[in-house]
Amino acid sequence: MSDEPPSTLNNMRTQMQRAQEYAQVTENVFTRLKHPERTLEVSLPVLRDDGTEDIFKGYRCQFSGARGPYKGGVRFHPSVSQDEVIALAGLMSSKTALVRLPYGGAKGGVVCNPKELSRDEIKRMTRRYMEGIRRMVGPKMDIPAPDMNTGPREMAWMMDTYSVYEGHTIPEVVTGKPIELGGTPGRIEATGRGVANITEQILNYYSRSPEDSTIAIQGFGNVGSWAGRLLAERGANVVATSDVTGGIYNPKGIDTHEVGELIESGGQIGDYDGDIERISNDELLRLDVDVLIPAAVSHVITADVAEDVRADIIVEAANGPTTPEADDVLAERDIPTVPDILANAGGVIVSYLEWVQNTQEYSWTLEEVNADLERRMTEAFEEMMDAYAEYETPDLRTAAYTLALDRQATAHEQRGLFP
Ligand SMILES: NC(=O)C1=CN([C@@H]2O[C@H](COP(=O)(O)OP(=O)(O)OC[C@H]3O[C@@H](n4cnc5c(N)ncnc54)[C@H](OP(=O)(O)O)[C@@H]3O)[C@@H](O)[C@H]2O)C=CC1
Ligand SMILES: O=C(O)CCC(=O)C(=O)O
Repeated sequence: MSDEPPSTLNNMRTQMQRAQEYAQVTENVFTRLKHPERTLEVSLPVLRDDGTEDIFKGYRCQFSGARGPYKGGVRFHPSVSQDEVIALAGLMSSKTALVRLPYGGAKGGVVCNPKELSRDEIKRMTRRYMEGIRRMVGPKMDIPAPDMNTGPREMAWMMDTYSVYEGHTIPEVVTGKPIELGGTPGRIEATGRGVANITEQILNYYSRSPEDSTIAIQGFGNVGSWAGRLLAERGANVVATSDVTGGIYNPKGIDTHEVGELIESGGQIGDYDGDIERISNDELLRLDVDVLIPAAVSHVITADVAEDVRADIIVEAANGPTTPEADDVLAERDIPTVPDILANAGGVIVSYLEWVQNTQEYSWTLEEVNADLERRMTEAFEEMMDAYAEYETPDLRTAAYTLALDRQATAHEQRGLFP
């Protein structure tokens, strides 16, 4: 079996389409919900350290604002495209609806390879990007946040650029900032913490526990590394992980804290010299483990890969890692897949908590933030499982999208956006 050429946008629309009949959303409403409201493309002239100038292409898509201000991360990656940014903005709209945040959905990105840019070049590019999109964003309008290859450093530069134009400091225009600039404790590890919460809940649902489980994680960046460390703290045995240079495997377990420190100090998985066997990313996806956690790029689990998956459960930490064709195979093979719009929602939940703290000019403790995150993830998981049982959807993704579509359609109707 082979898939269509990968289009994150087609995949996202197919996923929505599959939920339409359960959500009982009319054709007119559905047509509106699957199209973005607007997408901006910007050209970013960036001075290189050698005195030459390069033009980078950036995007910001605001997919849906019916449920509140647009919200979503910004990624710096060579694979960024308009199609991908629109799809990821659509995913954000469903994600915020599913976990009941008062937001719509957006996403941004710049086509670049940050590994080939110096810190100063990344800084100039980030500031140019915020200049390019600043008429579109704002603390009550659209609030960017981190995604692949962006973090507190880039958010600080974006916040500063926006504030310079406005004439005063506006922390709440972005989330995921450094703590000193109004960031919240807990945002860095929030997405991974949410993944750990959901992994534990789905294991419990099947009468299993982290202590009895082996885990393979594709990608050991922000999300993968924190998911790995926090799952290890919950007793799980993380046996494999990877980055773009390939993977490492030890059936007895790998030291997630040691590998995390290596990555945070600028190293790569390829540099790790612990007691491990080297494997490819493809082999990692096919390992015989209890839980497989894709935490890197989109559409890595194709129908072909799905045929070979030996994990009992998949938890999607990445956005869009599984194609619709692969979903069919996994459903047929009875391998439950917790969808991205729930599994990785911890990041946007804590972004929301950061934004709330900024707008109230009041800060919370790490314990308060983590407790709120765990509560929201747990409630959303339970709602998804209830919908799965009630609607008898073919898989968990369709149950999650059914709830998300219902809530978005209700917001459109209550606002009178449809005649
Ligand atoms: N950051 C957040 O808060 C959120 C992120 N997500 C999603 O989680 C995923 C990871 O994001 P994040 O952790 O922030 O990103 P990072 O850039 O911090 O990490 C990405 C990881 O994936 C690896 N990777 C990149 N390309 C490949 C590839 N082709 N094959 C295998 N591994 C690869 C990277 O390796 P290398 O470093 O070698 O390039 C790195 O280990 C994305 O899908 C993102 O959209 C979802 C919700 C929130
Ligand atoms: O923290 C946020 O606002 C958004 C994070 C994000 O981009 C995502 O959940 O995919």
